[in-house]
Amino acid sequence: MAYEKELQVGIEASLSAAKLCQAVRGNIPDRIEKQDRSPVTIADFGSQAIICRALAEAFPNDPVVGEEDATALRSSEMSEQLAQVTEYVKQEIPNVSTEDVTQWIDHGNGEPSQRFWTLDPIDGTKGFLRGDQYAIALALIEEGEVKVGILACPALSLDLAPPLNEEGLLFVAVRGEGTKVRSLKTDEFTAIRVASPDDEEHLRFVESVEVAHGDQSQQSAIAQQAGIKSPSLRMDSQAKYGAVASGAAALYLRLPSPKQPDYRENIWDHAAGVIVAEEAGGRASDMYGKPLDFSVGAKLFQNRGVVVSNGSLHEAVLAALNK
Ligand SMILES: Nc1ncnc2c1ncn2[C@@H]1O[C@H](COP(=O)(O)O)[C@@H](O)[C@H]1OP(=O)(O)O
Ligand SMILES: [Mg+2]
Ligand SMILES: [Mg+2]
Ligand SMILES: [Mg+2]
Repeated sequence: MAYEKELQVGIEASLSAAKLCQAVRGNIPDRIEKQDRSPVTIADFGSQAIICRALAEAFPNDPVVGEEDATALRSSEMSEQLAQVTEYVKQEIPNVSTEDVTQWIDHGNGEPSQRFWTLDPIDGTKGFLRGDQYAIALALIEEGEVKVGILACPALSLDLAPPLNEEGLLFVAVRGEGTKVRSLKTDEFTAIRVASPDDEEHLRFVESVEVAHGDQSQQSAIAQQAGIKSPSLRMDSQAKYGAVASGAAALYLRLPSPKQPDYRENIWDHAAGVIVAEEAGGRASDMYGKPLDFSVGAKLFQNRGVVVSNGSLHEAVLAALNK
């Protein structure tokens, strides 16, 4: 199997980060506001610290392009939060100092290069704070192509055969080798496939819970034109990619919000999810049918909107979008 060491290190670190996130969520943490006014929590920081530490140790030459950074956390106004992050990280890694934690977090300030990792330590922070879905999303990118995706969804369970019906799922994909899933609690993997074209029961679509993250009225209209009759399943985070990859839904739509026409998607919000869906037999593109281009920096500057399907539905969706 390819990328064995990457998988072993990435999976172990993601499981440890998932444990930290669930421990923090035991008593819903404060919402900290970032400069762009989006929320972050002590769990986002702790998760990034744990995963960056593991990657720095195992792959010292690989840059990590992560969402968070420790600048604000180092300031005196946030010393209490930094102490809390450090306490939670200590439950996973003994004997760490606040300085270790901030240094590990800042290891995620790398730049995209020929080979690099991209990390969203909590994807769907708003879902995390609401008690809904969130994910820990890690991907390895080489020559602009996603090669490995590791997607932990600690609160997800799907109305499908075991292990998908258990709460807490880990999706793993390697380019050319398929997608598999396991429960966070057991270490046995099962291969998964997208919904087949004749699966009427799962002919439905997923979209964000957050109205501001897309264009829900257009998303509904397009899904209907593509032959989907049931209402959407609303879900936070890249868990939506897991829903398509395992056949719980046939389509994920994320169309540009009319209120934020210039929004560009971050690579860490999609890389792991895209390979999980593609390797399960699905297809991912932007709203014009262009493949998502992970070779142009930390954002998907060459793409607008995201369409992820079981493959068979894709052309009908693109046709509806480009009418
Ligand atoms: N204004 C926005 N438009 C689109 N996506 C956003 C916006 N703000 C944050 N996000 C990102 O959307 C993703 C989750 O949203 P959704 O549940 O809608 O799919 C997250 O990656 C979130 O980042 P974050 O990792 O900070 O939570
Ligand atoms: Mg965020
Ligand atoms: Mg995100
Ligand atoms: Mg995030």
